Amino acid sequence: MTAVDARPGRVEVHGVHKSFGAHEVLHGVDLVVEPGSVTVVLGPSGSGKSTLLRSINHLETVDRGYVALDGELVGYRRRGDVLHELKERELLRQRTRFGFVFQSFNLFPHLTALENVVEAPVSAQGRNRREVEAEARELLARVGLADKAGAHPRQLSGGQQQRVAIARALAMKPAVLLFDEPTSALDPELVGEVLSVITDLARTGTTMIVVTHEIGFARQAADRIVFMDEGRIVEQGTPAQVLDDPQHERTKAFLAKVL
Ligand SMILES: Nc1ncnc2c1ncn2[C@@H]1O[C@H](COP(=O)(O)OP(=O)(O)OP(=O)(O)O)[C@@H](O)[C@H]1O
Repeated sequence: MTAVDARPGRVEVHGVHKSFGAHEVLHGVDLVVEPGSVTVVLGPSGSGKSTLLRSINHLETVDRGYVALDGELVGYRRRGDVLHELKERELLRQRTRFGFVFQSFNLFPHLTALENVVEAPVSAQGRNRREVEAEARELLARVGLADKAGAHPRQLSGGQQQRVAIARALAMKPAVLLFDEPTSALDPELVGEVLSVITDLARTGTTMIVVTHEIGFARQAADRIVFMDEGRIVEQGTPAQVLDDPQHERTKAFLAKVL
């Protein structure tokens, strides 16, 4: 295995294969995400985008290849030439370096917005509750929800719930934020408010990998666009390169449908 770079928030995906049963979904994916950069993953339904994202923080165990974060293998420890899967506690510690924002916001219904944001840093990272609460209020303000700290999820719109979920992910001070179709469960009129929060974050130099079908967002926020098709990255580059001058037939066909 080659040595890996060790800058903060650098993700390296190397030769990753992943199958579900006999169905290989990722066929040897290589990807490097530089710290502070925003990578948007586009591609048709079923091309393996979510599986790639979930493989990056070891929600899926890959069959071959590896993922590294800041030079540290994700999900494994190396002893000599042998890889050992991390024990649950080590894996949880490592996973807190990734913030994950899902389609469905997955907030605890019995906790307020503030309590949802505070929960993980206190329980998983053992941080001081009062200190985390002060930070959580700032984060809620940052996503435009300063006045909703005491609200329960059922009192919030889908867009507001997703913004709480983003604040919750940020509260862990992750090295990398992963977004899996963060707006696809929202009513159309609520999509813009969530995308604008993510676009603002992108401008602050947060390392992000965003799986989305929102091409306008990709153009505005991405440093790099990665286009996946049938379990492979077939093309990647700047938004201008991939969206305005695609080279691969599959990218051209996909963009012709969605643009
Ligand atoms: N847990 C699983 N068990 C079995 N098959 C799975 C599982 N997760 C994903 N797949 C299959 O892997 C393939 C890729 O799925 P994936 O969700 O990664 O694609 P995607 O590009 O994110 O699609 P979409 O845009 O529709 O979300 C699909 O054929 C899907 O059915």
